[in-house]
Amino acid sequence: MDPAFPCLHVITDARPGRAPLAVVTAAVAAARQLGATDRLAIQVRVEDDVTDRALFELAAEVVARCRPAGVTCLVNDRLHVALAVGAEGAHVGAEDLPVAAARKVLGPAGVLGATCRDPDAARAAVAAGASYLGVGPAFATVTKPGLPAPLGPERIGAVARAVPGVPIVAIGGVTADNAAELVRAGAAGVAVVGAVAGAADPGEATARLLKVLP
Ligand SMILES: Cc1ncc(COP(=O)(O)OP(=O)(O)O)c(N)n1
Ligand SMILES: Cc1nc(C(=O)O)sc1CCOP(=O)(O)O
Ligand SMILES: [Mg+2]
Repeated sequence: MDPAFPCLHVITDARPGRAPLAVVTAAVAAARQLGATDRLAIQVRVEDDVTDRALFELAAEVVARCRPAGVTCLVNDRLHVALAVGAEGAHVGAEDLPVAAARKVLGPAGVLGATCRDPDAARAAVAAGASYLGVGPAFATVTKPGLPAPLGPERIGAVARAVPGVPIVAIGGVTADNAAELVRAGAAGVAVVGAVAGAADPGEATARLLKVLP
């Protein structure tokens, strides 16, 4: 597995009333303080009704904070915006471009994540060109409605075993208290929204997660 693959993916919460750029700034600063900027990725995620223009402006500001620090920036769903802002890559799921099409848009060097929930889907996503897999929901979450029942660590481990060497990023209800269990089960890292974006101190929350991850 690529040792440089970020083990902590902090996903922005850009819903009304949130402050995604303040959270990103704090997360990057916390990683820098720990000498761990290569272990952090910021995924720019907005609600579906947010315009491309608004996502572009937010993502450009995120890249401006990540690039100088050596933090990976990924854009959720919208490949054209990822390319337009010069992000390292993108993440796609069942409602987005199919993985093979996303890989075609992104090009061979881009980091492309795909959401999977079982071993067969994992093998198919990797064969189609995914660089890493987002696997969840690991545990119950209130951040995103309409998800299937939680997989739990064991079933996330089964997905990891299906695609040896491909980083598995566990997502859904992940906190600093349960992240290590997911890594023990086979995840290379975790992705979080609420644990950082919803924290009173997003920088401290980022540091706590980095300290329990490989
Ligand atoms: C790391 C990671 N894993 C899964 C997801 C979910 O992506 P997707 O299925 O496309 O759903 P939305 O995030 O678009 O609602 C993710 N974003 N990141
Ligand atoms: C965006 C997303 N996708 C999921 C999936 O399982 O596909 S779970 C999720 C939300 C994760 O938020 P939190 O860290 O606050 O639980
Ligand atoms: Mg999506």
